Amino acid sequence: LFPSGASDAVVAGGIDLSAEEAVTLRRPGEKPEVLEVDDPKDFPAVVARLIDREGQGAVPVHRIVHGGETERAAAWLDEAEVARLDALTPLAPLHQPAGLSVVRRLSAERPDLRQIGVFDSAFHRTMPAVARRLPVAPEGPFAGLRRFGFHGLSHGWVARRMAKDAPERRRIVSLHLSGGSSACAILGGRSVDTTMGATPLDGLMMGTRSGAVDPGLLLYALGRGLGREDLEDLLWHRSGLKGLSAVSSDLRDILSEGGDRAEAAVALFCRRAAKAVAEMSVSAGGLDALVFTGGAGAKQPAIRQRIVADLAWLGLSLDDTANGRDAPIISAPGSPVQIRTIPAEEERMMADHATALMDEDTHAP
Ligand SMILES: Nc1ncnc2c1ncn2[C@@H]1O[C@H](COP(=O)(O)OP(=O)(O)O)[C@@H](O)[C@H]1O
Ligand SMILES: CC(=O)OP(=O)(O)O
Ligand SMILES: [Mg+2]
Repeated sequence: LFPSGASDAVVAGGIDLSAEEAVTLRRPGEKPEVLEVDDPKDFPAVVARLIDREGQGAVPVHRIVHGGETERAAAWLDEAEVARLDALTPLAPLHQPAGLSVVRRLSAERPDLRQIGVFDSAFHRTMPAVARRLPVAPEGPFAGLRRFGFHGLSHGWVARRMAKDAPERRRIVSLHLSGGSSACAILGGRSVDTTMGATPLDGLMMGTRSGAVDPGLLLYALGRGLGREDLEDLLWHRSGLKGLSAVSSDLRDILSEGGDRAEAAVALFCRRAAKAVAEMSVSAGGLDALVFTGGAGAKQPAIRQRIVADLAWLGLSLDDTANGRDAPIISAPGSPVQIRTIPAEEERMMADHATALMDEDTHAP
């Protein structure tokens, strides 16, 4: 939330909209305030009242996962922009409708409210053509499609922090491990490759998403009569850690449950993450630093330990004590590749991009 139009706009707080039974307001350094919503129908009204309460000209800023072809990091969400973003729904069915539905319902509740969307794909606009391209003929059913990449607010924060704290480390792999997971190759502060592609289903194994699968499997499933909706449900909601472990999509639950299936799920999750670090190092032209971010990346020493163990051949090694307490620098002193944890600050990046857009607006002729 921001007082609009001022260059000294500050984040007053963030509203967590992940569950419609409650609205949670977070302010930096304060205990979250939770407002119960009795009926999901009332949800936009509760959010709108909260925005009104925060003062004149507060602007809601939304993370919109797929920004499509725009070069912008943020945009005002007028009707035309919402329609443009809505057309990207087939490429991000888990995220795009959820994000846009809140925008629309808030608009219906407060028609004069101006809202901003910040794009999770935008950080990857610097990817070179070779990283954008799909290995399919550009004519035919995939015409106009390319790789985009997501989690850009998180990887962008890593790039920014590293530029400040370790500017000599130019070739970085950022590993965002959370509900969704991706790795990003950062060179000189810019994204040059990432594991998510045209959709946030590509790349690493995730909480409920498969990540990249053998494309022959999809043909196999179609051949056995599986419908599009069932296939979509299977790959987005019932695969990954959840599908493999049959326990949960959450690494904490899986690690505490234990057992063969849980172990198999964690082993594959970590192996695929380690392989992605090697893959992204190719695109960065080497590796000066590996950064762990996202809920699991920043807070799960055991997961980091397994991933780094797979990269020992590259010389990577951890300081176990530093790793055990999620320290900012967790590599052993002799490790040629510095290894770090950086907690994700997606809301802060959203605030910065939104502020830049509001400033532009203020200074427009
Ligand atoms: N404080 C924590 N300690 C250990 N693991 C955590 C913590 N917070 C989140 N995780 C792990 O991170 C994953 C969820 O990622 P997170 O970034 O919190 O969520 P989201 O994907 O919704 O942004 C889960 O596997 C969970 O086990
Ligand atoms: C882009 C994406 O996958 O986001 P999340 O991790 O929040 O699902
Ligand atoms: Mg997240």
